[in-house]
Parts: sequence; C-alpha cells; structure tokens
Amino acid sequence: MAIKVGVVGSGFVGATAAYAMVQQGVGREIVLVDMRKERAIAEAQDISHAIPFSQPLRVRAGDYADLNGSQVVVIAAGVGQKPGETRLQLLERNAEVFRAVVPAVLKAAPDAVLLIATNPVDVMTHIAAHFAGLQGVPASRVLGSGTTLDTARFRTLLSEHFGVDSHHVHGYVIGEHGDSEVLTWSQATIGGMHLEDYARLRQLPYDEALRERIDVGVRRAAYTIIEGKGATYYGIGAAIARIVDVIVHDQRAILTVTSRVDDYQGLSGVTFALPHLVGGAGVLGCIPLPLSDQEAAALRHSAEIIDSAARSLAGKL
Ligand SMILES: NC(=O)C1=CN([C@@H]2O[C@H](COP(=O)(O)OP(=O)(O)OC[C@H]3O[C@@H](n4cnc5c(N)ncnc54)[C@H](O)[C@@H]3O)[C@@H](O)[C@H]2O)C=CC1
Ligand SMILES: CC(=O)C(=O)O
Repeated sequence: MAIKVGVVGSGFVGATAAYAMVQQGVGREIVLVDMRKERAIAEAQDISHAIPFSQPLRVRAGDYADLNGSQVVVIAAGVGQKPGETRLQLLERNAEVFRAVVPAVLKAAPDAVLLIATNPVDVMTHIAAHFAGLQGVPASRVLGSGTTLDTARFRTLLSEHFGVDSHHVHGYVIGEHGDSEVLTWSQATIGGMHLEDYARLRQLPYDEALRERIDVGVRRAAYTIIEGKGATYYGIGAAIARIVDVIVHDQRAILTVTSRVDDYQGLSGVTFALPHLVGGAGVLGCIPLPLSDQEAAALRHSAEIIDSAARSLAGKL
C-alpha cells in the first residue's frame, strides 16, 4: 500500500516539512490539513510544483477525514514564539489546540504514529500522549521532534569548528527542547575519538571558551533566528522528514526524539528527549548515556522543568 503521511498545521513548519519530504522522497502521498483551508491548499499547490524537479510524490490539501490510512501524522498546529518569547510561554494556547486536533486525527487515522512538532514540544507531546491514551493509543506511538533539531545544531557547530562532515560528528543534545537543554560534551565523538583527543590530533583549540560559544549557539539559535526572520523552519522541516522516513521504513535509527520516559535514573512519567531507538511502531526503546555528574544533574533539572509545566495543566486537560 502506498505510504501516506498527514501534516496538521500547514504553516512554516508543516509546509517546510512537506517540502523536505518531497525533496527526499519520503512516502508517496502527503495530505496537508489546516484550520485555514486556503493556506493548506496554497501550500499543497506550491509544493506540488517542485515535484517535477524532485521525487514523485503527491501533495494535496484535505480535511481530517482525508488522513485516513496515514502511517504517520505530523502535528505542527498552533502558535509559535514571538521575538523574546520562550517556548514554555506558548503552553496554554497550544494545549487548547491539541484538545481538538489529537482526537480528530485519531478518529481519521487510528493506527498512525503521531509526530509532534508544536512547542513547547516536550509538554505538547506529553499532552498528545494523554489525549491519545484516552483512545487506547500507547505512549510509545506518540513522539515529539524533541532535541533532534538541537542535536543537528550541535553537530553543525562542531563540524564547522573541527572541519569534519557533520555526518561523522556524534553528539547529542538531550532534555527539554528549550532553555534548559543539555549538551552532552562528555559523550561527543568524531571518528570514534573524544573531542579533546581529536582536537589534539588535529592541533585545534578545544577549551571552555569554545564550549561556551557553541553552547550559546545551540541554546539561543531559535531566539536569534526568530529575531532575524520571525520563525525557524528549514532545520525542523528536515528533521521531521528524517523522523518520518525512519518510521515509515522501520529504520530503527537512534534519534533524540521526545517520548514519555517510564524509568530513567529515578525519573518516571516525564516526557523529555533522550537518544531513542525509533522504528515503524514509534519509540522502541531508550538508550541510556553514561553522562558526567554535571550533565546528569542538568538533565534532572531539565526534566523537572518539563514535569512542572505538564503538572501546571493537570485538571485542565
Ligand atoms: N519542535 C521544534 O523544534 C520546532 C517547533 N516549532 C513550533 O511549531 C509550531 C508551528 O510553527 P509555525 O509553522 O512557524 O507556525 P505558523 O503560524 O506558521 O503555522 C501554524 C499553523 O497551525 C494552524 N493551526 C492553528 N490552530 C489549528 C487548529 N486548531 N487546527 C488546525 N490547524 C491549526 C494555523 O492556521 C497555522 O497555519 C509552533 O508551535 C512553533 O513554535 C517551530 C520550530 C521548531
Ligand atoms: C522555534 C524552535 O523551537 C526552534 O527553532 O528551536
């Protein structure tokens, strides 16, 4: 059967994700849904005009009923940050959006894996899993883009500093997709070597000032880009296309998606990003990282921030 992917919320992020899927040949049919139907129609038309230059997919606008048979539904509906706003400040507005969107998606596509991009993405994934759970969907079938984008930003900046293709730079950002995220310097490697060893080999600087510069570059990227052009979408669009590809082809990739964690170093029932094994059924397992004491403490702090934001909504869902 032809692989069908739904995208709910056809704004900057949803439409760019669909465009990236067309460029990379992910799936066979993409259905764009938006409460502003004319936006979904216009984006579907515009993206369709790239098909003769890229991969043979079909992209069309539709209603929720048209999501029927989707293997994955991406949810990027809701509001984004204005300059200076944090992701957590979007919570109440976007939780209301999900109250309507998640049941409508599952009514049309009860077997789909849900991939959440809406911010604050960790808490929104938690909320989506809550609404999906009311319909019997296991939490493992609801994942968020988490820190896949932050991990890509980290790898990009390391790649630029060390002069190595980012595909050969391994380093994860984990925890909240937000201000408290954790860059796992202790685990980052290039060609199997820890960064200090690689830097010594290549006679490149690797010191606190460099780590601070890269930390700020990763952690503040969204603020800087939103200040400059109002929204971020190319990086997340490509990240979503990659995650969808992994799911629809059951590729069993390790990605820093966000998912409900039931047992991680004393943490339970919190939704945050860790390296996860991802396949056709969604999240298949969590890969524990041997963190330094400082990183482990920062991860716990980050998970507590998400947990407290999720709890602030308890009783309102
Ligand atoms: N997870 C990540 O790494 C990233 C997440 N984002 C988040 O993605 C979300 C979308 O951002 P943009 O696309 O830039 O915003 P946008 O405003 O361009 O698009 C959002 C779309 O959602 C639609 N929408 C709103 N309520 C809806 C509903 N109830 N049903 C159906 N459609 C609805 C709107 O009509 C609009 O077209 C934001 O929350 C943003 O913060 C943005 C970048 C990265
Ligand atoms: C907006 C956002 O979450 C990002 O670019 O990281």
